[in-house]
Amino acid sequence: MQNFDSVVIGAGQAGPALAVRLAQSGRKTAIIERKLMGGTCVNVGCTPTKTLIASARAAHVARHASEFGVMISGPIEVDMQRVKARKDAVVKQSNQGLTDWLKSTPNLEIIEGHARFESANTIKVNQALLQAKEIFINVGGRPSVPKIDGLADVKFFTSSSILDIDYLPRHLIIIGGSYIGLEFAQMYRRFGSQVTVLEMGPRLIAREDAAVSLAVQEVLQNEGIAVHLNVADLHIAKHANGVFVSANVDAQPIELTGSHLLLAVGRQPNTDDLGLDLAGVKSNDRGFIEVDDQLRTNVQGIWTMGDANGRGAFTHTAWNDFEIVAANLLDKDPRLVNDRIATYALFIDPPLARVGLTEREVLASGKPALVGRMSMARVGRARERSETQGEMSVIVDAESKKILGAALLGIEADEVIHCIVDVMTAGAPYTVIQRAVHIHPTVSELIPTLLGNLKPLTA
Ligand SMILES: Cc1cc2nc3c(=O)[nH]c(=O)nc-3n(C[C@H](O)[C@H](O)[C@H](O)COP(=O)(O)OP(=O)(O)OC[C@H]3O[C@@H](n4cnc5c(N)ncnc54)[C@H](O)[C@@H]3O)c2cc1C
Ligand SMILES: NC(=O)c1ccc[n+]([C@@H]2O[C@H](COP(=O)([O-])OP(=O)(O)OC[C@H]3O[C@@H](n4cnc5c(N)ncnc54)[C@H](O)[C@@H]3O)[C@@H](O)[C@H]2O)c1
Repeated sequence: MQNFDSVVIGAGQAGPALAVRLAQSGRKTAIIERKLMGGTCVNVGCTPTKTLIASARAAHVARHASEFGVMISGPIEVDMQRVKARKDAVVKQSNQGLTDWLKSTPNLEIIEGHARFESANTIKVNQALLQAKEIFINVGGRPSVPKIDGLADVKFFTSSSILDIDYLPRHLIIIGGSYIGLEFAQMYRRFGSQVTVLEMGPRLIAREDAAVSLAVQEVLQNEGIAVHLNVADLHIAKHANGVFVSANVDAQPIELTGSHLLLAVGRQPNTDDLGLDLAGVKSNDRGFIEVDDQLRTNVQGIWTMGDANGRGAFTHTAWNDFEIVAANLLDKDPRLVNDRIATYALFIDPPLARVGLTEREVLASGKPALVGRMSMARVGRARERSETQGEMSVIVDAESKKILGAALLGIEADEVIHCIVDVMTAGAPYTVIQRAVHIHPTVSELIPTLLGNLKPLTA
């Protein structure tokens, strides 16, 4: 039996930073990782996808260069081996940087292997038993693979395995029209694949307002991506050219043949093989571990951070979880997960950036609210760049003047949103942004103008 003060299970986005803080506080600490340092984000999530998206954008810009007076003679070709090599190099740099940081931290032991609870304070890894007063779960999640008729008979990719390929699928069929499906759809279309998205819901990215879903769908269709909604009765089978898919779309039968299939239908937490029952840790029916506002589980001395607690599904929420646990435990600085304002981006081009409530949620709340809308065609920066697709909208509480939410679909939206996030976090009224001087010519300079033209929000 090895004794530690603190053990972190999983080296995802929250675990490593917390392990370092715990070790620095004088606690004898161990971090256990069964696969790759940095977890999903670094190895099979944000970093590789955003690196590939950058290559795909380079191809897109090159194809449209003549619109800017830049003439490229000959066809634009994408060398998928070089695309993958570039992605691998960026991933390796992040993974290595993290590994070096952890290895160089005094008082911190890195243990490679699968961790499983034996009791509330005992963990088994590679036949060794570890005991600790404090245990922090940061096990993240993995792609869901639901039962779909015929799926077991064909080869298919998940968001992880598709990152290993160094060739171009002729026709990529993607099941699932949400964050993962849409980022890969545009990326592969720009690399040169034919792409078809099959979504069972009545619209893409169904958490968003209908107008936002529609605008995103138009962006993708404008690039030649085929989108089928209301897909039911999916059946998949092997085909000489790859994969055969049949389904009903709005009760009409469709049949497709693709060269490759990508499953992008959600993620599930890595909690089924953790021995939670032996520790007495409660999880819900989807496997997410239940936590309180400080991310403590029902068992004293056990916390859960990141995707596995179901309170966020992004790298920035996992990182914020680390900050919350560290602040409460190490800094005597009370911080609560409920104080977090939901914000995220969909990294298609142009990106969709979101913060706070949707219009649907505000209308359902019954609060009197105001909304400002602006087409990206009005934004000088967008016109100068010939990228005018999209619309920005911000919703404000009519009484308190506080911003309730925003949906920005347009170039630079993933950066611009932060001026709204910061004012919301400060609890300040929208008039603070309205009076700020923003730099010309940027997208952000139009946010005060957008807020200067608010109208009542109606259904
Ligand atoms: C394709 C894709 C793109 C994404 N893009 C973005 C993006 O652009 N922006 C964004 O904010 N988020 C993005 N995400 C989501 C983001 O990657 C996750 O929200 C984030 O990685 C969650 O971090 P985490 O700390 O909860 O766990 P993870 O990063 O999932 O890490 C958990 C770690 O725990 C290890 N582990 C699990 N079980 C055990 C065990 N029993 N013993 C030992 N180790 C174990 C795993 O091997 C893993 O290394 C993306 C996800 C995917 C799949
Ligand atoms: N930009 C980002 O921050 C980013 C990027 C990628 C992933 N992520 C994270 O990864 C998580 C998972 O993303 P995701 O897109 O896989 O999942 P998701 O849960 O957001 O969406 C899954 C989609 O698949 C559809 N679907 C499910 N079963 C289907 C079926 N049988 N046929 C057709 N459609 C089906 C659902 O209706 C839904 O639209 C996200 O919640 C997000 O947190 C974030």
